Amino acid sequence: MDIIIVGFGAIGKGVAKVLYEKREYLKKNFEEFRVVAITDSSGAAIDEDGLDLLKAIEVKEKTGKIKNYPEKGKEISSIDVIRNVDADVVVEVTPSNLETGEPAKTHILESFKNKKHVVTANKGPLALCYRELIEEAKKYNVIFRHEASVGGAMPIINLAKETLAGNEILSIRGILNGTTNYILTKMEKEGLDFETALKEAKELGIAETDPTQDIEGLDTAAKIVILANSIMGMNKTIKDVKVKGIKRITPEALFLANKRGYTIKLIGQIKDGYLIVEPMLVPIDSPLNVKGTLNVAMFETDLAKEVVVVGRGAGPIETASAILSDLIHIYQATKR
Ligand SMILES: NC(=O)c1ccc[n+]([C@@H]2O[C@H](COP(=O)([O-])OP(=O)(O)OC[C@H]3O[C@@H](n4cnc5c(N)ncnc54)[C@H](O)[C@@H]3O)[C@@H](O)[C@H]2O)c1
Ligand SMILES: N[C@@H](CCO)C(=O)O
Ligand code: NA
Repeated sequence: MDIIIVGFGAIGKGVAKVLYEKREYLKKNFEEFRVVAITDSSGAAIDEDGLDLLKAIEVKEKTGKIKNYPEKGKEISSIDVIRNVDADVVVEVTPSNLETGEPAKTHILESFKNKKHVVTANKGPLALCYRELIEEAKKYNVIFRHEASVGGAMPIINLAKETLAGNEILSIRGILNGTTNYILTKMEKEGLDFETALKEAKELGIAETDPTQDIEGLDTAAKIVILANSIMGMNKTIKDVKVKGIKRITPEALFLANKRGYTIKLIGQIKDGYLIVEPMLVPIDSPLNVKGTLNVAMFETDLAKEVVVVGRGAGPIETASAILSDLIHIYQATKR
């Protein structure tokens, strides 16, 4: 199966690493998964027989520009690559823009028009025009998957659509941002100051390209919109979410909360049609009290009752795990 990776930052490189490490497993169980093009803001590397993924990662890490890939690198837009390079699937992992959804929205729609399936981790277009994307994928008869867009490696979207199929999901509440959970955990457990903890999160490759999206709760807001629309049958946008971030939370506030048997977490919640993101007091012994970059989601359903899922919500390899599962699903749905 031939893949184009659009966006070659933390996640794009994570996808390349995972496809390289799993190349024998994939060939044995499915077929060769080849990356025939990689793009970033500088241009692209293109090889219809499959790029050398370790070389692509090395070029990006050394020079910051994928167009410097020897012989196969060139200055060309992602749109032209999507239009002109023959491939089965586009993996869209450019920065999430929560105002316009671009450039990802155009990349995704152009992929559909060119009969390419899409796997994305990008929350922008999903939070702004979910219904339009679903309709367009149906119109061009292509598959559109986005498990990585909420909770990273934590199974949530496909779990609800597949394993909880037939259930009515009455409410969801959880921690859906790894960066803020990492910061709150470091402040609580090590008394680390906010800025140092944020710097560490950036170094781990878990923060957004614009980390204010994490800190101000907008990333979590985008994710509960995606959940509301994709697995609860709603039709919301990010403007429907009441959002507060964690800027006012200090190590002292966490210490005081602990003294009373609580911690403080940035909670996203969908209940009775209302979407809200704000720091909340959580009992120390609650299933919601997960640490570090972990995410957690508590479903209330009509048949399965309460269901709780926990997993790494961010990180290049962890997120690439969710992207790989969507790629395998596309292979099984189209190539078998
Ligand atoms: N980092 C995580 O743990 C994580 C987890 C889940 C989802 N995501 C989402 O995955 C996406 C990528 O995240 P990241 O951490 O890799 O970001 P990043 O900032 O590390 O990388 C973004 C990449 O996109 C490229 N890019 C920007 N504009 C482009 C364009 N027009 N055409 C092609 N490439 C372009 C940049 O050059 C860069 O290579 C974001 O939408 C993010 O919200 C990230
Ligand atoms: N910046 C996001 C990445 C995963 O969407 C987080 O910290 O959860
Ligand atoms: Na997920």
